[in-house]
Amino acid sequence: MMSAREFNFDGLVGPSHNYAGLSFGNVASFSNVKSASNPREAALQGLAKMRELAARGFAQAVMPPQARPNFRLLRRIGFTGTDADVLARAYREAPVILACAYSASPMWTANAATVSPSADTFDGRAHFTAANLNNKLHRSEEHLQSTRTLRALFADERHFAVHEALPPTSAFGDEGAANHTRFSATHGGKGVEFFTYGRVEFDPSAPAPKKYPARQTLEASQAIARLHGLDSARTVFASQNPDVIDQGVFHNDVIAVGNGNVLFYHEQAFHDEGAVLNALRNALANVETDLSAIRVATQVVPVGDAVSSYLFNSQLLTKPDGTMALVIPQECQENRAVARYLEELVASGGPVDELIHFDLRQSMRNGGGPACLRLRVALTEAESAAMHQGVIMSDALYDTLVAWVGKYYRDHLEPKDLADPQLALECSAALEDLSRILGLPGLYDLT
Ligand SMILES: NCCC[C@H](NC(=O)CCC(=O)O)C(=O)O
Repeated sequence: MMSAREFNFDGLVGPSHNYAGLSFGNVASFSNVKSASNPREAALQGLAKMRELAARGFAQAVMPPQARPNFRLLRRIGFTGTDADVLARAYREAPVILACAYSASPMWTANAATVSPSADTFDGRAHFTAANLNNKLHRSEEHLQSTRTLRALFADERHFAVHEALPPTSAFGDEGAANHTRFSATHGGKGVEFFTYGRVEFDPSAPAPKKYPARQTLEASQAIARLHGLDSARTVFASQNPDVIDQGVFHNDVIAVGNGNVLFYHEQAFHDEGAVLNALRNALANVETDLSAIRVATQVVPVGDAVSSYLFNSQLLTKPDGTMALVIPQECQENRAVARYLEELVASGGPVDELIHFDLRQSMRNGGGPACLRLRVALTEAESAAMHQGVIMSDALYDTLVAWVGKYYRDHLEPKDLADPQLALECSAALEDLSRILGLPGLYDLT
């Protein structure tokens, strides 16, 4: 077994971060619609998390933002003329679509792709499939740049395979790693891959939410397991509980997180809790590992509190001594039930013995917590040496990126600002400079 480390690739928040209420079913996105955002603060909050986790010895990297506004989208739907003409007319006639074209949503890199480490795949390479995110217009073209970015970072085909997104239709609705968790005794050993879905396209009798959309289908999860060449004895598919999707759990990572042999979850997370635990235990037996389930009861933390605090949208990180830290948003400490629960959790003598909290308010107001902001990529030593090195977080890169943010980012953005042609110029200048900083000259197609 090769030794491996888990890298967390955090999304660097782009300069057009704003609150446009684009995600029906995501409570925070809906309740903060049209409030003013602070892109500079958002980027700095994300960078502070990256630096702190890197300083604590966790493998940390940065995933660059995407070019905004998405002129390709705007032109394809009939806005013509100069860039300034396109923006002015889109603002007048279709301000919500303009906001879609400007969304900084690629910051939530848990939705960029599904990743299977090389220990799990048929050909011994690490496999990535960009998520089509086709449930929401503003996210539906992210996969084009995500594929391009992943191919730039993981270019060596001896080690990596980057698949294009699944066909962009609702039957294959795919939200990436937000509905995927990997369990294993160590990051380098064979693991169990756990896929959760909200509905089944071709089985109308399967559970499905009534009020809010289910973004992930079973068909999509199965396609990814096939593409990555996973062993069916070590792959588990599970239905989310549709009732909690209807309470704002738009991704499974809002109500469960896994790491190592630990599943930290709310009792209402799954349609059939007992069956899920059994399936995971059986699959883990194939890699001689026992599941350690940390179950949170509704009586202790109601679903509404889990959604508003983002308790489960935490990062569960294995420390060098084998114990785990839980990386939480500060909202968890502001919620009485959650704060009390967390105190007991770390005192319980279980696997989680430390809390690390961050102020991620800017992202949280759009429904993105610590776990949404990162894509986990477990890499062997040879693989981490083969990936692009310019994105690995260090004090020097942190300082450079803080200065870069200071140079290009605004500290106030509201809906009317999206009509300002100057904002588009600022965004493209920022990204051009960023691709130089990260040593990725061809990263963007800025023509
Ligand atoms: N994993 C967290 C994803 C959050 C994301 N929010 C958004 O896109 C909100 C954008 C807005 O409303 O401006 C989503 O719902 O997919």
